[in-house]
Amino acid sequence: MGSYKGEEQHHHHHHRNESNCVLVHGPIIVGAGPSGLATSACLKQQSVPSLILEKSDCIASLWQHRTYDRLKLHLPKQFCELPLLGFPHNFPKYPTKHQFISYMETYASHFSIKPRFNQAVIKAEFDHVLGFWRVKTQDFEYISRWLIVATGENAEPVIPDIPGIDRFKGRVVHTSLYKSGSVFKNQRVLVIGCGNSGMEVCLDLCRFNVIPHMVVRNTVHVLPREMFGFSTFGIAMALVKWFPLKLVDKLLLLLANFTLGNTDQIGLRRPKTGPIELKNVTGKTPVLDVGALSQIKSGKIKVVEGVKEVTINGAKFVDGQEKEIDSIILATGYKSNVPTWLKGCEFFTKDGMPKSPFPNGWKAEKGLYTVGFTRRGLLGTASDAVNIAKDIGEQWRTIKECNDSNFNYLPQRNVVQNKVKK
Ligand SMILES: Cc1cc2nc3c(=O)[nH]c(=O)nc-3n(C[C@H](O)[C@H](O)[C@H](O)COP(=O)(O)OP(=O)(O)OC[C@H]3O[C@@H](n4cnc5c(N)ncnc54)[C@H](O)[C@@H]3O)c2cc1C
Ligand SMILES: NC(=O)C1=CN([C@@H]2O[C@H](COP(=O)(O)OP(=O)(O)OC[C@H]3O[C@@H](n4cnc5c(N)ncnc54)[C@H](OP(=O)(O)O)[C@@H]3O)[C@@H](O)[C@H]2O)C=CC1
Ligand SMILES: O=C(O)C(=O)Cc1c[nH]c2ccccc12
Repeated sequence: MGSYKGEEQHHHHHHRNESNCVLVHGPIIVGAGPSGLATSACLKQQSVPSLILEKSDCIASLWQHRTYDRLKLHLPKQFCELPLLGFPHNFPKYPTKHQFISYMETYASHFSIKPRFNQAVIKAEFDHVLGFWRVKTQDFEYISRWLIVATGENAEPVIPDIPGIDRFKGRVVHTSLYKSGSVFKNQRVLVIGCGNSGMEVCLDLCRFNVIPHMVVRNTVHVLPREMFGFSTFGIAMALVKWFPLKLVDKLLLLLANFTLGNTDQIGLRRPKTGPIELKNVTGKTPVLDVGALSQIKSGKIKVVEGVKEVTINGAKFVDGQEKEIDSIILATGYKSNVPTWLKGCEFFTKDGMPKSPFPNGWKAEKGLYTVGFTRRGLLGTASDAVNIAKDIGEQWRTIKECNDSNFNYLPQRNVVQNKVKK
């Protein structure tokens, strides 16, 4: 291989012409969340430069701007580490949201990752003539051979169409905008949805003299966060290495019933399918209880059936009950936004998730990759990031060898740059 110096100097130098076209040296990564940062770090370790485009004004914007104050990781920190640099040793077993953000900041600065902020990708398309991806933001068009989708499974809130909700006079907020129950002090609050967000928002509201009513329209698995001092997630991970999934699920449910009691009696019916199997098949995360359950048992959180209709100042439920309420919190989950901006690509479902299931969803065709769409949280992100960096690293070295031996040719980026017209 030839000299490396020239390349090094270009790591943060992308070529821009007058028509707002930026030729990116290395892959384009969309999103500066944990997935984008992890991939950029792993690429850097392979000596591959990259450019992150981020629509928000900071890294890990989901964690900084769209989560509630009292959020902590549900899984022990060893299951939420990104590759190459772990959590600080003095962090507790379940780091707070602020500790997680500080870890992300440290991670980005350790690998000198400098995303371009306030760049919302509005369209990305493969140019078959050039053989490159064209990635448009509101300001520029970025061009690269590789495009890495890191916009996350939680890019947009799910806002269900509930009859009458437009007429409602009170406040309606999605959990992505909920910070603390202080704004709802002494109010009658309806929380729609009973995933981890719904449960934890209800628990938070209890601290502010609210008796939240939580809508549970369906079945749900609730597991204790820990059993006998071990994290339930850790126990499950260890058991599936040795036993069939269905057996592990049976065991988990046995232990959960032992520590939590029968949840059916408090309106939380369990699905027929076990918690891990359900997670693998549908992506539905079991609730890891951090205190909501005991509030339900003591009547401080009320479980109600599905909403039929929202009125001016209340709600009607499918069982015929009617209630006056002051505010509604939508704990109805999140969705990918990939279909809104990635065009002409068969790799994603209409919901914006890769069609191939884990662990094979990270590589599409024509230099397209995805990181963080595994439904396996940050562990899935770590796995994808390592795979992508290895794969692109090999291609990068091949191209470099070509360029180094054929010194009669211009470096590839210049050839392309001259062809780009707008
Ligand atoms: C409340 C909550 C708690 C969670 N807790 C855990 C946990 O304890 N453990 C765990 O493993 N996982 C947890 N998760 C899952 C979560 O998905 C991961 O923690 C992690 O944030 C995923 O990282 P990501 O980079 O894939 O996505 P994100 O963190 O969502 O980052 C994606 C980034 O892409 C940007 N973006 C989106 N669209 C565009 C666009 N068009 N152009 C440019 N930029 C764009 C966004 O602004 C964002 O910064 C939690 C999720 C939520 C909602
Ligand atoms: N500390 C942590 O680690 C935390 C992690 N998270 C993670 O973030 C992700 C998102 O969680 P979350 O925000 O809870 O979203 P989820 O998708 O897990 O849950 C959404 C909930 O809303 C319900 N719902 C959706 N639409 C309606 C409707 N029209 N009427 C009534 N109910 C409805 C769903 O019910 P149904 O099943 O019937 O569709 C479900 O109970 C998960 O992976 C979760 O684990 C979240 C909070 C804390
Ligand atoms: O919080 C998420 O989004 C995750 O995917 C991580 C996670 C939390 N609880 C779980 C239970 C089973 C598998 C993953 C998770």
